[in-house]
Amino acid sequence: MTAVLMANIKEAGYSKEEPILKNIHFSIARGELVGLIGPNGAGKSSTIKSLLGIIDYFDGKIEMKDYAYIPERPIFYDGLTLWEHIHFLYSTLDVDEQIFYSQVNRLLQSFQMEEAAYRYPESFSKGMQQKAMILLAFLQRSSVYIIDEPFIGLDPKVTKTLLELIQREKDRGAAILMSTHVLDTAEKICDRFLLLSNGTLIAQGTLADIRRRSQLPNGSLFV
Ligand SMILES: Nc1ncnc2c1ncn2[C@@H]1O[C@H](COP(=O)(O)OP(=O)(O)OP(=O)(O)O)[C@@H](O)[C@H]1O
Repeated sequence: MTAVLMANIKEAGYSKEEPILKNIHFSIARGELVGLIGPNGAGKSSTIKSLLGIIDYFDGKIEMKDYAYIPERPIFYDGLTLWEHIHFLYSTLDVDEQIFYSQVNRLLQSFQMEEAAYRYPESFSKGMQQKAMILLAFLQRSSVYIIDEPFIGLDPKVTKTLLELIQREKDRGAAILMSTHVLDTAEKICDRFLLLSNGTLIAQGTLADIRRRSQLPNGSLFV
């Protein structure tokens, strides 16, 4: 199996004096979808920030070629419409124009965003902003996707489209790390899980393995 994301986090956090994360070591292979789970405050977002190189203090090593990131809270450029975001993204990618824009049109259609694309994302509803972030990320056809809690706030149709997109990218060979609390959905699609607790990796495997092995009180993770 070829690992396309390798994470060796010795320590990381918001100050060197008080690291939040310790000893988080994992890798993700081509075509693998891995769920990052754990109770509130366990360190999922901090782990993602470490992968992205945007955490204040970091000691360790992260290896990945190119990645697309879908944040939990959408971020856009001020003063650019969604179409302008799309054109800008195209200008940064080395891809065939026709294939790129036919993909854009398909995604805008499945997300029912054709009209909205002429507007500024800051005027969108929360769900529409999430859809726009998902669309911009999946157009990138990256080798790694890092997705922070994608399911909260999406309607069932959009969730279905997102799951199809994830499956498509997985089939293409992308490695995907997805943090989530929505375990019933995640269980259906993830190949395996990483369980964080108190800033460290305490178990890996299927949800059933993790349930058996982890010492976490049932209610904190599995309801
Ligand atoms: N900007 C920050 N500055 C200082 N401490 C932080 C900061 N962000 C998070 N923390 C702390 O780091 C620890 C891990 O938080 P993190 O946000 O990574 O957890 P999480 O697993 O993503 O939680 P949740 O499920 O609630 O989103 C918590 O103790 C939190 O208080």
